[in-house]
Amino acid sequence: MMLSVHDLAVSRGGIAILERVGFVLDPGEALVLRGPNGIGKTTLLRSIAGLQPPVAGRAELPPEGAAYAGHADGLKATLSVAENLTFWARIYGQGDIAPALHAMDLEGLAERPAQNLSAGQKRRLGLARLLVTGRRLWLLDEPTVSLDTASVALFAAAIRAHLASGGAALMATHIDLGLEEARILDLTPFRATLPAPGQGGGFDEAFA
Ligand SMILES: Nc1ncnc2c1ncn2[C@@H]1O[C@H](COP(=O)(O)OP(=O)(O)OP(=O)(O)O)[C@@H](O)[C@H]1O
Repeated sequence: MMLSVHDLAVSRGGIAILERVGFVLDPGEALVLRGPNGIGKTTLLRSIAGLQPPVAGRAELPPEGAAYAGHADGLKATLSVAENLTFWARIYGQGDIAPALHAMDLEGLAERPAQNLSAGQKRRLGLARLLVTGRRLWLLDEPTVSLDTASVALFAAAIRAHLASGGAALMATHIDLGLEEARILDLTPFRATLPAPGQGGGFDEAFA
């Protein structure tokens, strides 16, 4: 088992968003979080990544933790593409950045400062970072934003290789990555139920 989520409830700005979320992710599996804008995909991923505490429940991750790729790419603007990857590879104790450069087609951009990359190129570098973490569990929030069709295909291939090597991926994405083996989890049934006005728990009733 790679990730086990039990009865998780998450909030944003003090308001409950999702509750009773539960699922298990095994090595080699991908799970796609679905649901309309604002349902709480980002919030759920951040909670599982340990970036914000859940309101209730728990998530069990591998002992080494997960690699999280959120909306911010976390790039060092003045460092080159290769230097950025080397920086992250050192942090995670990995050696060779060449496979990551190759996987996201960044070899020709290796010496370019990150600040001089296009939005899609930055995103490719952010995703290449996943490959130098050596982490088995990837948590991905809209990983394909800014990517063109060819880059989406590269990324899908990188995920597939990751799964084939025993990794797992949990991701929020609105686009079809062509990963037919991915499971889908629709978050709509987990939307937190807020008490309706005057139905108990509200200000009026409390002070009536
Ligand atoms: N800083 C904030 N304070 C309070 N509420 C917030 C804040 N940021 C976001 N929210 C609310 O939290 C809810 C969950 O947001 P979240 O970003 O997790 O949704 P999402 O499913 O990832 O959305 P999208 O598909 O648009 O990326 C939304 O209804 C949003 O309006």
